[in-house]
Amino acid sequence: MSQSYSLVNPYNGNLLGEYEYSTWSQVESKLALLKQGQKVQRKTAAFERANVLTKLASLLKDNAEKMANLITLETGKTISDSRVEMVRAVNATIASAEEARQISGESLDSDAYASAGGKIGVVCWRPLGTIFCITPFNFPINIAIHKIGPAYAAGNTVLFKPGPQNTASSLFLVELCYEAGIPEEVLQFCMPPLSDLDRLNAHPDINAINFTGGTAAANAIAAAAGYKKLLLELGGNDPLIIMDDADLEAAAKAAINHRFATAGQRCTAAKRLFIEASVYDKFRDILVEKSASLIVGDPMKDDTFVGPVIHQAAANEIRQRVEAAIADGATVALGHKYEGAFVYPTILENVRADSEVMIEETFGPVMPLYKFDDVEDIIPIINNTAYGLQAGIFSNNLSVIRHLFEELDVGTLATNDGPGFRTEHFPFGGVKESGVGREGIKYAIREMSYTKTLVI
Ligand SMILES: NC(=O)c1ccc[n+]([C@@H]2O[C@H](COP(=O)([O-])OP(=O)(O)OC[C@H]3O[C@@H](n4cnc5c(N)ncnc54)[C@H](O)[C@@H]3O)[C@@H](O)[C@H]2O)c1
Ligand SMILES: O=CCS(=O)(=O)O
Repeated sequence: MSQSYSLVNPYNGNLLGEYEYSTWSQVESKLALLKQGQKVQRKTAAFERANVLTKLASLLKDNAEKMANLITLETGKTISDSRVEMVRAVNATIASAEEARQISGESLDSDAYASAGGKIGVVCWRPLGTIFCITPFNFPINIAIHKIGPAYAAGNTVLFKPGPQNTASSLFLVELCYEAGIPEEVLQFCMPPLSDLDRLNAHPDINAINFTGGTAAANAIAAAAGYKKLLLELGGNDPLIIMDDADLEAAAKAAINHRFATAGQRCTAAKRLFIEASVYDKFRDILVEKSASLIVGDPMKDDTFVGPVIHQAAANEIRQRVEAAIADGATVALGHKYEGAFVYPTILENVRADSEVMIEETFGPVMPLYKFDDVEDIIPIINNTAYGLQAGIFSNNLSVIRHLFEELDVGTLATNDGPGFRTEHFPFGGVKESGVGREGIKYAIREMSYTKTLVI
């Protein structure tokens, strides 16, 4: 007997649809089909996979507006943010098509060490098998492509499980993948209930788990997965640093785009701002003035900058985080206003370095400002968090940039840009509890492959 779930639009609470969870027998049948699909993939040439992915990119481009509307209905993300996501998803698919043609190893002469001379090692890359690809709610299509694209390019088969909130957009994506030429025995959608996920993560017919989401789910996956290869893209608590030589107008614009877009629901959002004391007041005034003019409202309207967060519970959690910071002595420069699932852009000052809003990930449009005199003083504060994803700095002082690049616990430091800088082919991922491994198409292909060496 299958269980059902219903989806509502976070903006207006309208029912979007009712769906059935996958039964366990359905999941096992999908896995058996995908195991057969590994033989299909072995007989598919790289150029054929590249051509299929090129076709998928074209289909995603042709259906971008329809898909962007689905994303906005499901997540409350503004239509302009959803359109940007679709441009990124097309680029990630094109990159997957191009990388599918470039998966090559190397040949090694064995005489580097006297005892093994006279042989040549031909190092090849081979697919791991069936990849369980699990995606979060906030970028349902681009993050799905960052998993399905490289997994398929590498010759794997894929069991795809989005967040329940993204059922409609994800089913449409799978439909487009089939239309592009990915066979059903190579890609399968599933939506098991939470109670079946431990059993699924442990399933012997899953060879690797490629997960993007929060720490709690990642811990459950790691506990169940055993020796499976894990690729984990998790949370972030990314800093944006404004030095005394910063272009303050550009820095304020980046801070707004990297914190308030997507209602702050990005792993790489600028979740903490560190501003050098001599420019603090001027930067704060520019930031508050620009932020106060942002339009908060219907995410389907082109001029809306901030829509609702994913649900009321998320809004409540964000409000509690702000109230805790205020209880610790923080003051409100803007916002601290809530309406249902809406959290208005909120800027906090006089935030203590050890308050939760500085140490934990706040997945909403909340921007704590921290004034500093010496850049050395903020390094331990920035690193005092379980996360280490990306960072941004506005400065042209190369020695400061190089010093922070070496000292900050992050996977990427973006200069004169926000921590949310990302382009689809760069390596993407963090350290500590921000995850394990790297996405970014070429890097993800390697994560979902293994080397096989022929010695002749
Ligand atoms: N690093 C990145 O690229 C990145 C990108 C987006 C979001 N995130 C992080 O994700 C979190 C927000 O997204 P979310 O609320 O969708 O995350 P979530 O962890 O609640 O859910 C993510 C996905 O995992 C599934 N899931 C939950 N428990 C599971 C289990 N035991 N086994 C298998 N799958 C399970 C969910 O159904 C969903 O599909 C934030 O922490 C954010 O920072 C990270
Ligand atoms: O939530 C993070 C995904 S991305 O926008 O950095 O790709």
